[in-house]
Amino acid sequence: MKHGIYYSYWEHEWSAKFGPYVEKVAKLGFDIIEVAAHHINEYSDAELATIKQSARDNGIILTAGIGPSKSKNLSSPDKAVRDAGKAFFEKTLTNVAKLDIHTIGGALHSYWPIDYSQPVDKEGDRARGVEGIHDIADFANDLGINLCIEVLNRFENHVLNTAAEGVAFVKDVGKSNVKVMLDTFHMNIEEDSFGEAIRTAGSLLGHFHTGESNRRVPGKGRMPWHEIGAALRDINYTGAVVMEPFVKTGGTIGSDIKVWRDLTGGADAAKMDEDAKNALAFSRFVLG
Ligand SMILES: O=C(CO)[C@H](O)[C@H](O)[C@H](O)CO
Ligand SMILES: [Mn+2]
Repeated sequence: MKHGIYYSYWEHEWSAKFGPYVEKVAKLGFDIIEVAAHHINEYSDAELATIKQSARDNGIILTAGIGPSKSKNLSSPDKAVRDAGKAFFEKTLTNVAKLDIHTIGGALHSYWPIDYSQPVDKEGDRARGVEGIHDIADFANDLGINLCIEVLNRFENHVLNTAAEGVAFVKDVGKSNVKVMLDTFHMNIEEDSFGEAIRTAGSLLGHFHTGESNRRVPGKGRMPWHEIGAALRDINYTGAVVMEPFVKTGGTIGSDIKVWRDLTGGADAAKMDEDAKNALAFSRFVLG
């Protein structure tokens, strides 16, 4: 198992430059840095090449996360939006591959954050989402990229809320590089059992996000970590476990994630790093 952290822990904007985090997380002892792909198309080839080299030099693996915007929604009822989504993904995946990234996760099949002021058409969005992901899967596969479809809680998306729904979706897509992605924060709201949900995903589990029920770093709350670790071992999960803590208010990240109070406990930069380092030690111990 490889352990990582989403760089958004330290940032307020998805557009924040992620290059400097490669060295930072290496120093903290992580194997992986997850970066936001939202703005990767604004990076030059030279910048991407420098980051890729830095990852190689520091022994760090990169993974990518994304919440596609509403105008790039692969499951939109509007064909022009679906087409824009496909074009966006092709460009984004091409750039993601330049960083030697083999895993991208998030609500790839839909958009995020969701706009619930509109009526919900779960069935239609799901059907179009299956088709949309099917349509970009081979493009991703040719670049060596797995598309990991994140199961989110009901307040953030309507298409996939449980591991069982994620598995059915991925089976309908029927492409070997399209996998299920689970996140303990969302599971805590939707699943009857963490262990059962992980076993339901089984060999289709392609990516795993961790965090406490209030999105603090693993080890600071009441998530059933031993049950989660036992289930990951049961399914012989050898993929990435990326902690996705969100503890700071402010910026687009703060408002998208709905962080309305300081969850850092007034931590300064050094304490933020120390918390991440301790959470890594905890994760390696309980999850493997
Ligand atoms: O769990 C999540 C949202 O609650 C997601 O993993 C990411 O934050 C989102 O896709 C943006 O990258
Ligand atoms: Mn997540």
